[in-house]
Amino acid sequence: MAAENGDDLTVAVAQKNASEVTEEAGSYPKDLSYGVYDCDPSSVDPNGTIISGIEQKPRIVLMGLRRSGKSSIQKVVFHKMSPNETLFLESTNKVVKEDISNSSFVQFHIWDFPGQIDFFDPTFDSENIFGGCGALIFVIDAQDDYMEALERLRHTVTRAYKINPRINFEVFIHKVDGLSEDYKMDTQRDIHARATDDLYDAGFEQVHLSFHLTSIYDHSIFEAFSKVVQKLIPQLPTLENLLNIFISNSAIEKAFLFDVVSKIYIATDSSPVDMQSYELCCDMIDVVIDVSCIYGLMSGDELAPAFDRHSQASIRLNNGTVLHLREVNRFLALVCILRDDAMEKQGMIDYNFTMFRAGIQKVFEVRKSQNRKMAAISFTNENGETVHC
Ligand SMILES: Nc1nc2c(ncn2[C@@H]2O[C@H](COP(=O)(O)OP(=O)(O)OP(=O)(O)O)[C@@H](O)[C@H]2O)c(=O)[nH]1
Repeated sequence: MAAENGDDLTVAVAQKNASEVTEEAGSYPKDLSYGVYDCDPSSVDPNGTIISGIEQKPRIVLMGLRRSGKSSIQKVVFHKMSPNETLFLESTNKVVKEDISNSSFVQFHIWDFPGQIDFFDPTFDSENIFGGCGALIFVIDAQDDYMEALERLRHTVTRAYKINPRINFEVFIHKVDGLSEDYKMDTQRDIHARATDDLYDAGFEQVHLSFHLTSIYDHSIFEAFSKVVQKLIPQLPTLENLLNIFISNSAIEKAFLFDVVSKIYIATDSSPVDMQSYELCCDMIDVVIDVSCIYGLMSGDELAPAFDRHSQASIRLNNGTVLHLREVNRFLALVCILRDDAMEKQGMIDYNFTMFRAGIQKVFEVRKSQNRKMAAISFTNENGETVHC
């Protein structure tokens, strides 16, 4: 098997015991897509949190001109549609609302607005739409003339900000697969400068816009979406802290906590993320899911999941690096990058991983019970010392 970068891969372990599925471990949903959900816009608080029912989910709104790529982004990231299939997507002519509920952490509503939406239409209830919004993603087609898009961006942001100043404004400079490296950077600089100047001129210099270069034809869209989603996860600092402690005590170089279905990483340790590592880890998830689906149903039980809490895998690259994946719960996987020789202390890694998983479980429990107290957990470091946190 050959990796994208030419490295030889050996799938060393892909072990599972289908008969030992526990309720806690659960299973991956058979249908890996997500249900369509209509929510009542009146049941949202000003922070973008939906307050009706038991769940409190922030809302992400996708806006931009027609054909900028909004529906394609949603289909590729959350419905596993192949990028080429988006060529046949029809234009959206009404607001499409979806409930993304694939894990306890990655839970939000996403609303895809048609490009031709008219803010002055009396049926467009901006108070409710922006009032309950956690993040507004504005998609700009970088392969097209973007002057009209910038005008629309200014208009959208100023209107939304007046209603809800707590919205995170995210600009996706999209379809950059068609641009050369230099042109990509020039376009980003130009859009950044014009968009911020426009806001300044309109008296909104305090508004912060985040810019992401994206394409559905590579991992950039998943990376950008990860960053958008992370800003909506209140437990992010706790998760990062757990990851930092885990990797520093286990001789691991980098670790991502992935939402397996969407391949959004909901947290990583505090060392910088490089795109190649992220891509390798995404590819690893694909390999493990595929191998588990093909060979995982050893018990002959059709209903047994192909991937459960006993699943784990290591992929050894020929550059002395190992990718190690462990399942954290039914929706989350931890994917680590470490040196070959660090795998010699697999017992320590396994122990620390058990502690890490227990920590994550407690974060879930705290969230469920709204109990702010979190019990202590302890890791073991390379010298065999116990580290409490
Ligand atoms: N090259 C390239 N094309 C893309 C990308 N994303 C989307 N497209 C194409 O852009 C076209 C429009 O995509 P849509 O997702 O329908 O755009 P939309 O913004 O939802 O359009 P409306 O529903 O009319 O508002 C489709 O042909 C997609 O295949 C991308 O990253 N790169």
